[in-house]
Amino acid sequence: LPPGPWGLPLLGYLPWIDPKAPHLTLARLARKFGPIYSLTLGRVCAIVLTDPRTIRRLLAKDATSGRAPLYVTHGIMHGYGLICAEGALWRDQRKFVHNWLRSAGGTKLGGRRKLMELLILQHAQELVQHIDAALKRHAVDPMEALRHHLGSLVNQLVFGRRYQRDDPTWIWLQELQEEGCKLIGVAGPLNFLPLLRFLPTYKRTMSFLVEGQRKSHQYYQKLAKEVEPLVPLDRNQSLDALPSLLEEFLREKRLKSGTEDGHRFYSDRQMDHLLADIFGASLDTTLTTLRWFLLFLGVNQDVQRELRLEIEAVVGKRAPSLEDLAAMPFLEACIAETQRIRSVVPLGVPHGALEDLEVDGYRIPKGSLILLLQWAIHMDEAQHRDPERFNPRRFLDAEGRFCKGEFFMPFQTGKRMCVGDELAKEIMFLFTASLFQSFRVQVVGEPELEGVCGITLSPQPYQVVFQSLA
Ligand code: HEM
Repeated sequence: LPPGPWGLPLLGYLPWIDPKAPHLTLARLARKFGPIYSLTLGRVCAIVLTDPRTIRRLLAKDATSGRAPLYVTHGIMHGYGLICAEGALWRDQRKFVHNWLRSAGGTKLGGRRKLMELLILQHAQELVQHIDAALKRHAVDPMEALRHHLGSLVNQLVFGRRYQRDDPTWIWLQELQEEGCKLIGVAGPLNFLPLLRFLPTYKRTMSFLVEGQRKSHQYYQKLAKEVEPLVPLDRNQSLDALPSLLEEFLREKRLKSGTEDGHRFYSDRQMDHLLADIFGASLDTTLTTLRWFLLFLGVNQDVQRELRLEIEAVVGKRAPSLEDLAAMPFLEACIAETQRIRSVVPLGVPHGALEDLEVDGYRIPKGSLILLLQWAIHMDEAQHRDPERFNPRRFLDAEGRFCKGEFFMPFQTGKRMCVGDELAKEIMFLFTASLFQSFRVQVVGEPELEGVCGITLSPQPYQVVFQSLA
């Protein structure tokens, strides 16, 4: 096994992992034991990797395409959906989601990209209008506005629905999502010591998650019943300009009904988990990235000025377009620097070894948890000088072109790499360009720049003042 720290019987190294900042504990161990080390968490053998070259080699293998044996995620997802699925179900559903994203314009190639651009822009412009009408010139936490408008976009994409700001169902879905993200931490002890579920705190956590899941699945079934009779069977037609994931799933289910694949991969249960996975994976990550973006740009006024100059020169007063991206390396660099300095998934999304493996002369036993420690990669001083300094210029080459280098992997790599990376880039580009084209963002006071670690690393609440540039 790779070298690593000793642990206690039954608990392993768990007692020494900082529950509020597990990424910092694990990064400290990487500095001591090197770019590949092992430790036991409960009964699970965890292999932690921080060298992108080794990670790329390892994640290219089929045998690392499993998911980690985590009690909370497995106990809730039961291997359904996409994020926790494995084997034939994972392969089918990954292809299905990829095809849906292509037909909805959420990939680089594909004829509907322009329609997706329009949809994202519509939501970004609504956010701008809302800030302009209700929030500007006051000190406000941008969280609620960002969550509502990004959430509306994600609702449209996943369910084909829009909700008013004060719709009780929408408020409930947001609360569920936010609380769930806080509770499902990768390094939480319950993941490794399932017996903890009998203690009151963990019992409450599990019943909140299980109950929330039951009610939200009930709600998805109700939506599906309404939509199902309307779904056209022709794959070239859709209920709206772009097909929602719900519509696409129901169409596929009908087209495959009576077949072995239909039975195995297009059940009601699979639909519920898949909808929840894509809703959560899209909203929490992009929302958190945008919150960090506003915070760091608000703190670094010199960077914000430079960004404004680029937006004025390339976009001017018209609406931004995805075609502008190639001419806006500074904005691309600001987004990348935000993703580097505060990895939204600092521990990465862990993989599981499906068989015994060997890497760099070390053994990785079947069933191990493989942790790709994004935090250590993105904050590696040898690769990113002065890593705590927000400096987008590190992503520009001598000619001012955007270049990201290999020590940057916010979407991970390999066979399970984020399937929504291109959609995420489209969203982040159009939302940030629209916001900073319209407002100067000033942070109030001296905000805390350390994050709070749940399933994602989010900023602590902060306030900004939006000043109109019109
Ligand atoms: C800033 C935004 C985002 C970030 C930083 C991000 C990051 C990640 C990471 C690190 C993984 C783990 C990959 C692995 O296991 O090797 C992942 C997986 C995934 N992401 Fe994203 N993601 C983002 C946005 C999105 C969006 C918009 C979608 C919508 C489709 C999405 C859907 C997924 C799915 C379904 C998976 C699981 C893929 C699989 O297990 O095969 N993500 N993402």
